[in-house]
Amino acid sequence: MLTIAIQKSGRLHDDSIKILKEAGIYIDNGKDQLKTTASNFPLEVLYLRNGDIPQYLRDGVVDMAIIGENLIIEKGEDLEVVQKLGFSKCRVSIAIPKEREFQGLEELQGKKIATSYPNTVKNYLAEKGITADLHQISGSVEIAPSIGLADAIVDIVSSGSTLFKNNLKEVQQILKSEAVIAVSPKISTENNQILDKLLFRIQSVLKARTSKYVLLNAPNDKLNKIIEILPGMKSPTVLPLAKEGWSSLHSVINEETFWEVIDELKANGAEGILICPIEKMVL
Ligand SMILES: Nc1ncnc2c1ncn2[C@@H]1O[C@H](COP(=O)(O)OP(=O)(O)OP(=O)(O)O)[C@@H](O)[C@H]1O
Ligand SMILES: O=P(O)(O)OC[C@H]1O[C@H](OP(=O)(O)OP(=O)(O)O)[C@H](O)[C@@H]1O
Ligand SMILES: [Mg+2]
Repeated sequence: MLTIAIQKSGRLHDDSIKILKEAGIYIDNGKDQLKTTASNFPLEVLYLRNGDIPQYLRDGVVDMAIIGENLIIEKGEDLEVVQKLGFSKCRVSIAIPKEREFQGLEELQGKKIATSYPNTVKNYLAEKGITADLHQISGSVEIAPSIGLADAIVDIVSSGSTLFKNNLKEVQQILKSEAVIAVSPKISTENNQILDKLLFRIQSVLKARTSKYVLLNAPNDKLNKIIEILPGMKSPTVLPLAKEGWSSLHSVINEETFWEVIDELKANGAEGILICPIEKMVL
């Protein structure tokens, strides 16, 4: 049986359960239990602190984990990341009090920096030839400058509202992060095969999340142009309509180019365009 670590509670918890569920794997949500087994897949789930997961992976206590990429950079550079998951996107940045001017990183030389991610900060500053006085705290980092604990902070930023509320401004991004799947170096051959099955399902879910199914009607004399715009998985399906001289086209489009494609389709004679979600996409 494959063992996975999921965050017990916090930013990653709900979306981690959701992606497993969409991959057809049913598990308890870990509110009362720290350990559970999937009812329909050979998977054991341990609910753990995000910060403890790199060590559990290294020791082989768990075979794989859903974890923030930033934590792999902080504590698990030796661990293998096999899949990005597209949620819990954030960045790790340097911030200073809003009213202070900032010319460049040299200003941090010898200064006090509060952070939960000391290795990340140390490595980043060393690369830039700067030495600072790091003060490690495990939470509420943004409060440090206002209570005289530090001159600057390094922490996670997403919307920026925590910085704003604490009178801080982001001056330098160090890295970008999202949820990822990391794998233990000690995973067995048998469990690696189960992992491959799980990854295949998760990739189908991720692909479907960024794709839409499109149906539209078009006059036959415009079909060639519309087929050029709508490439599809292989090529679009074309079916005749009951109305003479018209066809229905079915295809798949990517969310990133979605609105441009729709505008182009309309400009080239497409009518009655329907867009539907796709549940899974197996390529
Ligand atoms: N505001 C945010 N927006 C998006 N992603 C975030 C945000 N804050 C944290 N994350 C991501 O989610 C991960 C977990 O963050 P969270 O604050 O829930 O737990 P934690 O305090 O790092 O860990 P622990 O589970 O050990 O208490 C982080 O490592 C980061 O990758
Ligand atoms: O830019 P924002 O959208 O404001 O998000 C950033 C905040 O989110 C995280 O904290 P979280 O809410 O997870 O609380 P925590 O300190 O308990 O982990 C992070 O540590 C920042 O404080
Ligand atoms: Mg947090």
